[in-house]
Amino acid sequence: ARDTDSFNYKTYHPISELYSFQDMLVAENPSLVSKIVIGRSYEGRPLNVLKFSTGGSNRPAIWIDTGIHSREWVTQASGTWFAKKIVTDYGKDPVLTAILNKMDILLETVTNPDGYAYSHTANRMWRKTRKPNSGSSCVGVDPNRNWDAGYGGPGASSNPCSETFRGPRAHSESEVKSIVDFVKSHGNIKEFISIHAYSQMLMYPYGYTQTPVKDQAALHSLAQRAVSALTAVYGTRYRYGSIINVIYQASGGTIDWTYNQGIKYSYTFELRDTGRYGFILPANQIEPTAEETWAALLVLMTHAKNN
Ligand SMILES: O=C(CO)C[C@@H](Cc1ccccc1)C(=O)O
Ligand SMILES: [Zn+2]
Repeated sequence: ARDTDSFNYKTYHPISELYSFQDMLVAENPSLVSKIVIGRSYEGRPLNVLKFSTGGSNRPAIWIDTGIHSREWVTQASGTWFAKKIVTDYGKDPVLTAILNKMDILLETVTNPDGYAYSHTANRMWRKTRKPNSGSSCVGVDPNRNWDAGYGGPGASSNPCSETFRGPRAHSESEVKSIVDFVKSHGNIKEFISIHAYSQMLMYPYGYTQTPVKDQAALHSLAQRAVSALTAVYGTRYRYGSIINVIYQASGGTIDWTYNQGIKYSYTFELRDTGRYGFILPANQIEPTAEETWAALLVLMTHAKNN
């Protein structure tokens, strides 16, 4: 595509086209969008964060990541759609405009680039990173088990051949460590949303323990409002609650770490569907999925702005 207007949001794109989309969006909207390279993947690809800001120096920020699990293609596609939606709606939609007049939005659309490239060229079902594991012929670490939160506990594997291999140590993966370092250096992130597919769920911490988070009541009621807004768009039904109660026990997960860093509004989405197509969601569902998810994100972001 020559520009982000002619970019096709109704199809899945190889990684080169997702990177060129990012650069076109920045070039077309230099006063609103900038690109921060927070690190490099194992294979040397840039880890790009799109920063949407209307002023200030270190404003309170909302983080959204998509594609940490590479095979969950509807998430990278939705993140790309969110990026275009933000530049399209700023100054037009009063809800989005109010958010951006007070907060920055930080959006990492291709959070596991090596895995995403591999899922296009070699194995559509690839989930993990692509770093080799010493002493094993199996490649990759599950980047959603590699965070220093309940790390190594039940709900992750110590086997390098497992899809939920936690890695040799917490934050061993550059795709994870780069976010850890960015979150710590930024120091003013108020909300952290990590987007997966599939199962149609909106979840808050914890995954590594049954112990409820201290903010459980607030996170639950906000999740309920966000899900209502999502369902209102196309009728898509979502379950919501803590990770361990809604899906299963999982240790070393992204938002358990961000919550323990003090980011109260930490959430994970599991987008469409519930298993009919699973990870291989037809491209004609990209836009409806992105639209309904955006309605929920506006509720979550508005709440963070006001609290
Ligand atoms: O990949 C999945 C399919 O998106 C399910 C997620 C469920 C989960 C989400 C957040 C934290 C811990 C686990 C996973 O097992 O990591
Ligand atoms: Zn996932």
